[in-house]
Amino acid sequence: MNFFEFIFQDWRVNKGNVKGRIILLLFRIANFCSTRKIYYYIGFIYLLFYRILVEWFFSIEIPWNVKIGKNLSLFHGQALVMTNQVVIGHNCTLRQSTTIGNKQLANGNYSTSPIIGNYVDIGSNVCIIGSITINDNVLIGSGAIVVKDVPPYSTVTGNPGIAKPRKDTTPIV
Ligand SMILES: CC(C)(COP(=O)(O)OP(=O)(O)OC[C@H]1O[C@@H](n2cnc3c(N)ncnc32)[C@H](O)[C@@H]1OP(=O)(O)O)[C@@H](O)C(=O)NCCC(=O)NCCS
Ligand SMILES: CC(=O)OC[C@H](N)C(=O)O
Repeated sequence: MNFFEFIFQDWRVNKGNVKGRIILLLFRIANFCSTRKIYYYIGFIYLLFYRILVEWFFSIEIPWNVKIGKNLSLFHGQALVMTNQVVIGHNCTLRQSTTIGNKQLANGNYSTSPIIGNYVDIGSNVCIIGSITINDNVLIGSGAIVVKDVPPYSTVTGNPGIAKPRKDTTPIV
């Protein structure tokens, strides 16, 4: 993927969603810098700009070095927080007021962060916490608190989130 393909990889799926497009374009440029050492040094000022603009002004914490696959949809971009250990596959959807992160363990260390597969559609006001894996083609309902692994083709709702097989097993697009 060349530079332009890399930074515009979410453009099409966020059609009509100007804020999502801008935030993801800014993220992909920062992400490009973080994954290529030479750009990391040249891009240091850009990374500062990215953090201040996206975190402080847009209230979105997508760390510049987090791994996210292509075609991320970012709806209603506000109050979204994730750690830099999170991994998100391709063709996923994120919405407002969502946290994806780790937890402190009894021994004082921190767990790893969630690994999220492909075609995972995450509703609004969701928390996904801990060393867990969300498999492919999963719907996470609005307000769910997800603290356990989720099998593929499931819908998760509630607190604590309960995963049930999806009735409609056509892949999420
Ligand atoms: C979870 C979700 C994907 C399920 O959609 P669906 O397959 O059409 O499910 P239904 O509406 O038929 O509901 C099925 C059951 O789940 C329950 N349910 C649906 N969404 C729920 C949610 N978010 N939390 C808890 N229970 C939920 C329903 O009450 C129903 O329960 P019942 O079987 O006891 O009657 C959807 O409701 C959802 O939350 N999507 C997220 C959308 C979102 O974030 N919108 C905000 C946009 S900004
Ligand atoms: C607030 C709302 O209902 O937004 C709808 C939007 N298409 C979404 O799924 O996020």
